[in-house]
Amino acid sequence: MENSWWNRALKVLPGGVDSPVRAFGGVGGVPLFIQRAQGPYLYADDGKAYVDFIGSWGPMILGHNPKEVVEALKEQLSRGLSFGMCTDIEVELAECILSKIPGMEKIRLVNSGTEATMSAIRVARGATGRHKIIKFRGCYHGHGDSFLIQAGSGALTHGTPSSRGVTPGVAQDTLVADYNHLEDVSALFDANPNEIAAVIVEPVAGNMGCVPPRAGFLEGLRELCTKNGAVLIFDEVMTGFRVSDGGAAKRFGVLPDMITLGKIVGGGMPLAAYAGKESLMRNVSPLGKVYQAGTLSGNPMAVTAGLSQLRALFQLNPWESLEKKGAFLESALKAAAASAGCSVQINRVGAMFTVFFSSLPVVDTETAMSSDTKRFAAFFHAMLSQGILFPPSQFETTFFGTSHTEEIFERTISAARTAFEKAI
Ligand SMILES: Cc1ncc(COP(=O)(O)O)c(C=O)c1O
Ligand SMILES: N[C@H](C=O)CCC(=O)O
Repeated sequence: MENSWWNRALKVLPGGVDSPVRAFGGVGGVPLFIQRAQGPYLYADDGKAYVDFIGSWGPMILGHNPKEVVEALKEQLSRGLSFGMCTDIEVELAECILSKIPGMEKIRLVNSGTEATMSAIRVARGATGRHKIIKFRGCYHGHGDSFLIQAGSGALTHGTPSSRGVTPGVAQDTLVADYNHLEDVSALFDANPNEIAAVIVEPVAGNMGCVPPRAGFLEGLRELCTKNGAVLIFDEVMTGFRVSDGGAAKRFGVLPDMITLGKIVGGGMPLAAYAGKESLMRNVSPLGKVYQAGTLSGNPMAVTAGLSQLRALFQLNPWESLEKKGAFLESALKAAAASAGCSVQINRVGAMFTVFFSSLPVVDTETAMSSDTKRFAAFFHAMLSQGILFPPSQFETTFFGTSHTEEIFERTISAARTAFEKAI
């Protein structure tokens, strides 16, 4: 044990990890160390195969190592890893994404969702000449300073929703509203006339667990932003190409001014993007005065992974079938919990869902936080011991994709029957 990978990791990486949510802090125990992955399975160094309901936190909608992506990457590998110059494939990826996301006219490729959201608010600030932004409690937009105020994801799991190291000067420009509470947003606009550059929102919240927008919430944000001259940014890093072929904007029929993308658009490689209307994106350097750059931006390997995954995805057109599979899984899990006498709420939008160990409907951060994290941990470990890996925190979203077959769902449901009994 002394020389286990986990012990070695603890000596050299803060908390043993390179991203907090991997540390199993919300559920206890030792994290898995993964050696390889294929389709819906992760193969760990304990010699076991786990059905993966994390999917690298969202990107792996076609399962691990889809042949289209692997073949394309092999081909690109033989040509070179990074050129730091323009490529035809980055143009193809930009065209491909813009043709699918309603209302977006120009796009810039970056390396992470964090970069995408930081850049999007810089553009909004540059374009409006205003400083303040509104974000929602429990939403996560990466680890840019402006967003680590009442943030979700690992920040919520590890009890540090507002990070140390963010200066009061930065923090004062981030105003916080409750998700699904339009009246909060309206009050913030009233209290800060002509000062708010942007409202940034996860159109389906996924970083306090999965919380869908209430009917009228996104529409209301659209109206308030238009009325007050603020830029509406949908952070679709999680929802982009997951909840529909045009993301949440298309699924809910509400057009933001800008969107951010990540995860699926990178096919498992570090790639993300921000996009917007021409009138906003013309502010981005070298056209305009908002500076944003990146040594590896548009990296050919990452672009190849993203483009080949997106092309395979559009060819397959799986969204209707993912919706049906999701509805089946949701109702089977609800039935399993009920027959075990285990009180849960299951929130789901398409192929993203969360089982909340709560007796109250979960509609915002307060209700998400009312979940019993001890019961969640018992459920998580009971599933893990049966070879099923759910995200190791109550406040993360569970993902599935096209490689999760009916047989895998049956196995998952049967494991959940036992797991719910251990989580009463
Ligand atoms: C909605 C959302 N926005 C932004 C991010 C940040 O992306 P990244 O982790 O690639 O920096 C994430 C996930 O981490 C996310 O879920
Ligand atoms: N919830 C996060 C992003 O969606 C999980 C990924 C991470 O921060 O490691």
